[in-house]
Amino acid sequence: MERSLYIEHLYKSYHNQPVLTDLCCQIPQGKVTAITAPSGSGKTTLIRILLGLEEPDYGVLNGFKNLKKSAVFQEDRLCENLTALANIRLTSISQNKSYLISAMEQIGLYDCWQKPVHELSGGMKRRIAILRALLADYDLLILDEPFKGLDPATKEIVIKDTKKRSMGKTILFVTHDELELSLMNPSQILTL
Ligand SMILES: Nc1ncnc2c1ncn2[C@@H]1O[C@H](COP(=O)(O)OP(=O)(O)OP(=O)(O)O)[C@@H](O)[C@H]1O
Repeated sequence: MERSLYIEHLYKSYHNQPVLTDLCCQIPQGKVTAITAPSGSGKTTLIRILLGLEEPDYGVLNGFKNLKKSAVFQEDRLCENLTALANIRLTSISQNKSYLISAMEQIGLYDCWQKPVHELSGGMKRRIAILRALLADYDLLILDEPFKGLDPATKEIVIKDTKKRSMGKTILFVTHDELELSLMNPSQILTL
C-alpha cells in the first residue's frame, strides 16, 4: 500500500494577517486530491509552500522532500519567444519530436508546434503549459486551476488526457469548477 503525504499544523501569515492556520491534512499517494475553497483562502499559498517556493511560519511537511514535483500555475509561465514544441521540450528533453507533436495533437493542438507561443491563443497556451507539466518526470503533480479558461468540450479532452498521462501519480489540484471535479474524480476533496 502507498504511504500518504502529511501536512501537519501548517501556519502562514503575511504582514501579520493569517492565511493558513493550523492546517492538517493527509494526501494519499497515487491518487487525486482536489482542493476547493473560496478565493483568498490560501490555496495558492499552500501550493507554493508544498513546492518549496514559500516558507511556512510553522508546520511540518511529511514525505514531500524527496518527491519530484511538476506544476501548472494559474499563469502559463511559458517562454513566449520559444516555439510551442521548444516549451514542451524544456521538461522532456529525451522525447523525440514526433512523440511530442502527437501528444500535442491528442489535446487538439494541430499545426502549431513550430509557432512562437506569443502567436497562440490563451487556450492553446494553457494546453501547452499543462502538457509541459504532464510530460515532465515527476512523482507529485500540482495543478492550480489548470483548466480555467478552456471551453467545456476542450476541457473534457484535456482532463481525460491528464488523467491518462498521470495514472498512478499523486495529483493535487485546485478548482472551483464542478465539471472539472466530476471529470477528475478525486479520491478526496479538501476545503481549507
Ligand atoms: N506574497 C504575498 N504577500 C502578501 N500577501 C499575500 C502574498 N501571497 C498571498 N497573499 C495573501 O494571502 C491570501 C491568500 O492568497 P492565495 O493566493 O493563497 O489565495 P487563493 O485561495 O489561492 O485565492 P484564489 O482562489 O483567488 O486564487 C490573500 O489575502 C492574499 O492577498
